[in-house]
Amino acid sequence: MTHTTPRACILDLDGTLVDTLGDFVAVLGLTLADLGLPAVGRDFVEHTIGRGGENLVRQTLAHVGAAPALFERAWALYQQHYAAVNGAHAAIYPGVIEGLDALRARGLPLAVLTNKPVAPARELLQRKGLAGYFAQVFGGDSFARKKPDPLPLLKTCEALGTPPSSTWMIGDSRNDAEAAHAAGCPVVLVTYGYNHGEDIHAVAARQHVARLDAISFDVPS
Ligand SMILES: O=C(O)COP(=O)(O)O
Ligand SMILES: [Mg+2]
Repeated sequence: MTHTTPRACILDLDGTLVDTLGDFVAVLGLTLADLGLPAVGRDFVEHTIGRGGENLVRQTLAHVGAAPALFERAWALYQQHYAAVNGAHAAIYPGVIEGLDALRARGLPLAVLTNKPVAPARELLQRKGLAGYFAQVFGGDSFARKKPDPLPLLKTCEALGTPPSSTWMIGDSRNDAEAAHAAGCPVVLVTYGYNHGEDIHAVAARQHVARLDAISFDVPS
């Protein structure tokens, strides 16, 4: 039996490291109020995040019956509010610090790869005291395409200097899993994040874990 062990790890941010749902709800609330539009519920936001802020704003406008032509204005307001709110209603998930410490203790280079734009992603990691764990941080605007396209994973592997087959992707959604499968990265999924309102156990992965510090290493492949 062969065993796989990671040589590096790529971690998703929203829903994996930090529970940012409260930030998204607050920022959308402020943006919609500025536009004189009705607020959206927490469940809608939870089911819609994970495919980048632009997608969230477009889906939100559609959900409240606003004209798609409002997008440019809404997106500008959203980014402005996001920069101010970033992290205020967000918390690191239980087990994340312990999990990152365990990955670091194994000497693994770590990267964050999120669909959030890279500037607020870096800022959030700073504000939550997580920035020091990561050799690389990439966002939804770092490359030509976002997850679930494999391109950002392949580029992140390149930056880490490890082949995809030994670079584990740790995420919370089928978005992360699809990108990783297509890139050839082993996938670990956390079960506490946001998966577009669907059961994460239905998404194929090497491991499903309830905490980041529950990942097993040197497992049979
Ligand atoms: O949709 C977003 O903005 C972020 O999502 P991700 O960090 O889970 O990739
Ligand atoms: Mg996520």
